[in-house]
Amino acid sequence: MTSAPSLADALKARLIVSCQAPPGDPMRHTDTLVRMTLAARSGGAAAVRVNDPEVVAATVAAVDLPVIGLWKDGDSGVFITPTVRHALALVEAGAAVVAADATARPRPDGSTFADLVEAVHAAGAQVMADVSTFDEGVAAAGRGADLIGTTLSGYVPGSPVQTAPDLALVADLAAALTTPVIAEGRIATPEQAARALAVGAHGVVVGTAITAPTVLTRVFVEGLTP
Ligand SMILES: CC(=O)N[C@H](C=O)[C@@H](O)[C@H](O)[C@H](O)COP(=O)(O)O
Repeated sequence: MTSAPSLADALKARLIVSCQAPPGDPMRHTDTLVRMTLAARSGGAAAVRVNDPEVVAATVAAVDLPVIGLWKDGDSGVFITPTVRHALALVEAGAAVVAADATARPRPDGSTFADLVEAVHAAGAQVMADVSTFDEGVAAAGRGADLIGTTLSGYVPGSPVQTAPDLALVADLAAALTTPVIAEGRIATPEQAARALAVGAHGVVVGTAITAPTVLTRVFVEGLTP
């Protein structure tokens, strides 16, 4: 008898599409975001990454793919699933994986990342640690994270600000860890996604380049400005 593939197996060498829209964006509309996840599935994505428990629940109901849920609350400091309460709300909404900030910064409820991992595991889901540096990735793996994402490199002081994806961080973490490393952040072309796998990524998350028409339109408009 063959057992069902693990979540990590299902993500191996595959694309995860991040379907999110910032506050104020016309695409920030639950049904619209769910439609984007359905389009991602039609295009061959292995999983989707979505923000907010309401969108997680609607996506879980509509799309037969693993849902990586996060809850952005605020816009400074630790704001991606900042507390245990946020994490458990995502599990309650049906997320298979809870993505959470695993940087070294203090969390607003005084909890630790290890507390969040323990609570999410006890509730039956997995954790994707969003990190900005090598040391944070190693620490998150040591605290039991199931996936390590390079999501926050370039967005937290102490990590390199660049327009390209941080494939050096992907490579360094993949070489050091047995925990699967997911390349995420500023992957803008299929070639960059393939390169991420070539340097050791287990899977690749792409957001803006697929699901952000407002940003992509602006890039073209600015390209036409002399
Ligand atoms: C830094 C931060 O808040 N990143 C967020 C994390 O969920 C999203 O805004 C990004 O779109 C996502 O990481 C995918 O990255 P990109 O859109 O560059 O492909």
